[in-house]
Amino acid sequence: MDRIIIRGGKRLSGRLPISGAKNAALTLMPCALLTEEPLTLRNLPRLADVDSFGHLLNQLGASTQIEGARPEDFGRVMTIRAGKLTSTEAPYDIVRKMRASILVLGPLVGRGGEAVVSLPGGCAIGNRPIDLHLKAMEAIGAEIELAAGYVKATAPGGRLPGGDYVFPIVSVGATENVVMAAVTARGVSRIGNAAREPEIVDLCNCLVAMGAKISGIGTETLIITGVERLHGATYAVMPDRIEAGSYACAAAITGGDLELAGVDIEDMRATITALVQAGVEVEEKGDVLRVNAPGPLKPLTLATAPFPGFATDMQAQFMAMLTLAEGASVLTETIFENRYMHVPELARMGADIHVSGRTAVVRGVAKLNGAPVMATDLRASMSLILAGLAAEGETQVARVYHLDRGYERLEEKLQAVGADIERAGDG
Ligand SMILES: CC(=O)N[C@H]1[C@@H](OP(=O)(O)OP(=O)(O)OC[C@H]2O[C@@H](n3ccc(=O)[nH]c3=O)[C@H](O)[C@@H]2O)O[C@H](CO)[C@@H](O)[C@@H]1O
Ligand SMILES: C=C(OP(=O)(O)O)C(=O)O
Repeated sequence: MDRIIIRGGKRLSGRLPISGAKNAALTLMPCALLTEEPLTLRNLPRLADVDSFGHLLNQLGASTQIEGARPEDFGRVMTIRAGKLTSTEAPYDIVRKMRASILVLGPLVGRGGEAVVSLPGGCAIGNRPIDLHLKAMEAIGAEIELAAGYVKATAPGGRLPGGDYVFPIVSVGATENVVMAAVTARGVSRIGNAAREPEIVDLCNCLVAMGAKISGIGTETLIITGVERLHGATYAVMPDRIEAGSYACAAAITGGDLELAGVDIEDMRATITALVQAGVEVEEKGDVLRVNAPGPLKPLTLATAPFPGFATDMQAQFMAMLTLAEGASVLTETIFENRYMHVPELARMGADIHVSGRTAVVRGVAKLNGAPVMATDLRASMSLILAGLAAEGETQVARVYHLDRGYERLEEKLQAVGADIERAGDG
């Protein structure tokens, strides 16, 4: 299995291109199931999760065609054709590798009136149940059966009536699923306490481009008036605000100066605010974010929250950065119950972190030391990369497949701005 090897201590500087967003790609790809016409997605990141989602769509009978991809390009153009579907089942061996597979549930029911999807089970960052996906689907008229580790959702008479649902807590995936199911319902659906993440806005904008009628986009109440059918479209995946935030932390932790190119700055407000509070200079220049860290980092008090709050997907990267701040930071993880898997690994590199329940106290240390480390999820792995970039000596990060799920050509992008980083096979 591959490892990433980093010899730390290099100050990063230069321009780094930001890819299309993983979490937007994973909800835009299933939209293709809603129409017989082709859906072309531009700026699709080259990621293991995108490949896995393509594989899942193929399994359902859709074709996926990559157009004009030169090896040196970041991102790709993919046309998905779901003219005829041959299956309505997302099997366990794909769902267990990629939780976002659950996002075929809504569009399959919306398109053909039936979906069978394996239950995803827990994962490294917590329990992650899908009860809210199912409750929301029921509220707009789906019948739900659970058997043998699978959920079967059906629309009586082949088409959902539509209906109203107010989420008890904010869920990104459940909002995405119910929106995708509701766009072709017979009637109107009102979704309250909907997630407002930029990826949901991207999803709604793509669906509107396909002929859907959605109002309240970007607010906590989405009103969806079902239409008979959707048509094809060409749509560009939004920039990855989490990838950009991760590289902003790379600039900060190495005392570097990076220009992150091709970002949507408004989507990154909470991250930018936190960086500035940490003493990092941030300059906003159109779709370029310059992140410059000339001096020592200041400690922070941060709690994760649904958008527009501070993203849980940025918590591990900020924690790595704050291990080198001058003073004690307090981080509180409010979204997932077990998202501190990076703490023991950061501690092995010399970090001083104490976790009590959902809160972590990070006392800044003078330096980190390189070490062999591994993590059990994507952002935890990125926090170890960041620590490795700043550490004295060599860090080897194992289980690179986590990083390949969410960071397009990580080592190439970091090498280009001065990092001493490479990928090696385990032998
Ligand atoms: C592919 C994708 O876009 N993944 C993102 C998505 O995950 P995902 O969509 O899985 O996350 P949710 O927003 O649904 O989860 C939020 C909270 O709700 C809980 N919950 C969720 C659904 C449900 O049916 N029941 C329930 O209790 C979860 O366990 C969690 O505690 O949003 C998360 C929160 O911003 C991000 O960390 C993930 O990167
Ligand atoms: C938790 C994440 O992704 P997923 O929901 O796909 O596991 C993430 O992107 O940090």
